[in-house]
This record gives sequence, C-alpha cells and structure tokens, in this order.
Amino acid sequence: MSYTYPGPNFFETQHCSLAQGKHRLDLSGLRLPLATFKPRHPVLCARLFQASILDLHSGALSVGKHFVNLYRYFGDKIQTVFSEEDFQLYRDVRQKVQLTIAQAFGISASSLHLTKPTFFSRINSTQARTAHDEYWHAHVDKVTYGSFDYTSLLYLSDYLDDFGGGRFVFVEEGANKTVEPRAGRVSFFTSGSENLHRVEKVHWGTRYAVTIAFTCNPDHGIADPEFT
Ligand SMILES: O=C(O)CCC(=O)C(=O)O
Ligand SMILES: [Fe+2]
Repeated sequence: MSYTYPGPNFFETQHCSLAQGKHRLDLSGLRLPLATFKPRHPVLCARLFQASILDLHSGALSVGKHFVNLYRYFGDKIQTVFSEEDFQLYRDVRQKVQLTIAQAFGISASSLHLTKPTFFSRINSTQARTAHDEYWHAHVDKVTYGSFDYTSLLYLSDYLDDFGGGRFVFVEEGANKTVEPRAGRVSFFTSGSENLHRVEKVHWGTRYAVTIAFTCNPDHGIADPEFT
C-alpha cells in the first residue's frame, strides 16, 4: 500500500526549525488524565509506584516488570478513575497536535493517523528494572516502534522545577540539540533516522510526558480511546 511521505531533505529542514524552537506548541493549563489519576487514587498510585507507562488506548499500565490492564482491572469502576472529560481532553489534545504537525510540515491533517503506542510516561530516578525501562538509550522511533512517521512529545512537568536531568537530546554529530521539558510544551519531529534521540537520565524528581505518534499509513492508524 502506498501513502504520501515527505522526503528526507524535507525532514532535515524541519528538524533544524525544531532545534531553533519553532515546532513547539504551548498547551499549558490543560488537565490531563494522568494528572487527575494521581490525586484520586493515592493508594493505588503508591502501590503501583514503579508504574512508568500508561496507554489509554489499550489500558496497559506498567507495574514493575509487568503490565496490568486498567480497563480489565477496574471493569465498571473505571469511571472512578477517569471521566468522560479526561477522554475528551485527550482527544482534543491529539487533534490540536495533529493539526499543528500537519500545518508545520505542509501536509493535510487528514493524511495523519494516530498510531500506537501512544502513551503517558513517568520517569523518576529509581533504578530501571527491565530493558524496557531504559529510556536513556539513543534510538530512532521508527525502528523502536515501527509505525511512527511523526513523533510528538507533550511534556507535563518542568525541567529543573519538577526534576533534574531528563532533557530530550537530538543526537547529531558535532551538535547535540536539547529540548528542555516544560509543562504544556510540545515538540514534534519526523520519526526516522534523521532524528536519532535520547532522554538524559533523570537525577531527581519525577518527569511526566505523553508520546503521541502519527502514521501516514491508514492501515496502521488507531482510534481515539473511548470512555465506556
Ligand atoms: O519523553 C521524551 O522526551 C522522549 C520519549 C521518547 O523518545 C519516546 O517515547 O520514543
Ligand atoms: Fe523516542
């Protein structure tokens, strides 16, 4: 199946604009599901202390070396964890990011499809327990995740106020370019080898972010999560 996909030169140009701080979108002030999850469920959150990934699409929440499915675990009671507004907000954010990426790259928003995994991440300075937790390795998203064509990162906490370390780094010969997470800051870039990147180890505090990915291939698209 063929689908439109901008060429590598285009990527490089866009990548440079990102490094100059252009591909940033400020969504600060938004209350996202993870932020509401914590105060509503302090006991659960304490028990799930090692949780690092939450995927609202599948319900997968990482707990130490394993994943539990929140939707299965809570069943009908999931409504005590999330509300319809949380899901609406998630969809609104996804749409806003999608429109912004389309505009920045000069493509039609309808040619972008949300893809998986799209997830919340929580990183603190506790030791990684599985290779999966080793977020600091340099990687190419398309290789790591397969279907990604565009990666976006929405940060939910502030570098140096909420955590130390944890900056996002584009790995480039001669010039590493970093993005400092700020709550509400969104950065986005094409997901190929032109954008090899890593996250610095978090030395203290807790860093929250959402990785939202898009594909140009409709076969790899996923639907927004629904509140049921
Ligand atoms: O959280 C970040 O800043 C980057 C995460 C990342 O590289 C990824 O999810 O692939
Ligand atoms: Fe990545």
